[in-house]
Amino acid sequence: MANPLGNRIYQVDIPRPSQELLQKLSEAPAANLDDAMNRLFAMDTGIRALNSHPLCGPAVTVRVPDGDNLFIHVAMDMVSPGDILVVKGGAGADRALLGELMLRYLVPRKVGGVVIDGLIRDLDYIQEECPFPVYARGSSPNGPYKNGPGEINVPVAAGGMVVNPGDVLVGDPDGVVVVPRDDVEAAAEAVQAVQEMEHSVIDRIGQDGVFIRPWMDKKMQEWDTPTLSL
Ligand SMILES: O=C([O-])CC(=O)C(=O)O
Ligand SMILES: [Mg+2]
Repeated sequence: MANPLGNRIYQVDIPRPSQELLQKLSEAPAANLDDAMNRLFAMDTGIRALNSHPLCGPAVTVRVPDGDNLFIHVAMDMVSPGDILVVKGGAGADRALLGELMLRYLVPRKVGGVVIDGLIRDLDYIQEECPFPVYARGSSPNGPYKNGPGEINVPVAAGGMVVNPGDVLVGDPDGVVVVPRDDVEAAAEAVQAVQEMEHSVIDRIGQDGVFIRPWMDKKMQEWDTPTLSL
C-alpha cells in the first residue's frame, strides 16, 4: 500500500441531518446561530460569501497542498445532494483551487455549496449564474496544478475552525458558522430561543422605542460609573 500520510481517502457515510433540522438551522441569521453557540463557532473573517445563496449542509472535507486541486476533483465525485464541499488549501496559496467548470459539474450533482479556505477563479460565473453558495478567501486568475497529494474526509482547519466530515456549515453574508455534527440538534433548539428573544426585542423597538437590555443595567451597576458635569 502507498504511504497514506497526506494521501488518503476515507469513504465515510457522513451523518446527514433531516431537512427539518437543517431548516431550523438555516432560518436564523448565522449571527444568531453563533450567539446560540455562545459566540465561538464562526470561521475567520477572511472566508467571504461570493454570491448571495444561503449556505446550510453537512461537510465533505478535503485537504490539498498549495494551488493543487487533484483531490478536489476526486471529492466532487463523492458528494451527495445537499453536501457542502469544504476545502483547506495551503496557507501561502496564490492560485485558484476551483472555478466555473468544476462548479458547473457540481450543479447536477445538487451540491449544497462550496467553502474554500483558499482562492477561486471565474468569479463572474459565481456571482451571476452559480445556483449554490460559494465561499472563499478571494480570487486569482492563476489556475491550479493537478498533481496531488491530498486527503478526503479528514478533519481540516478551514477558516480557522476544525471541520469534521458531517459537521454542518451555516453561512450568510456575515460569514460561516460550523456546527459540530454531534451538536446539531442542540444548536437547532438553542437558535430558536435566540430568534424568539431577538424578535421580542425588535418588536419592542418598533412598538414603543424601548430597547430591552437587562444586561446593560446589570453591568452598569457593577461599574457604578460617575456622571460628571463639565
Ligand atoms: O482549471 C481548474 O481546475 C479550475 C477552473 O478554472 C475551472 O474549474 O474552471
Ligand atoms: Mg475555469
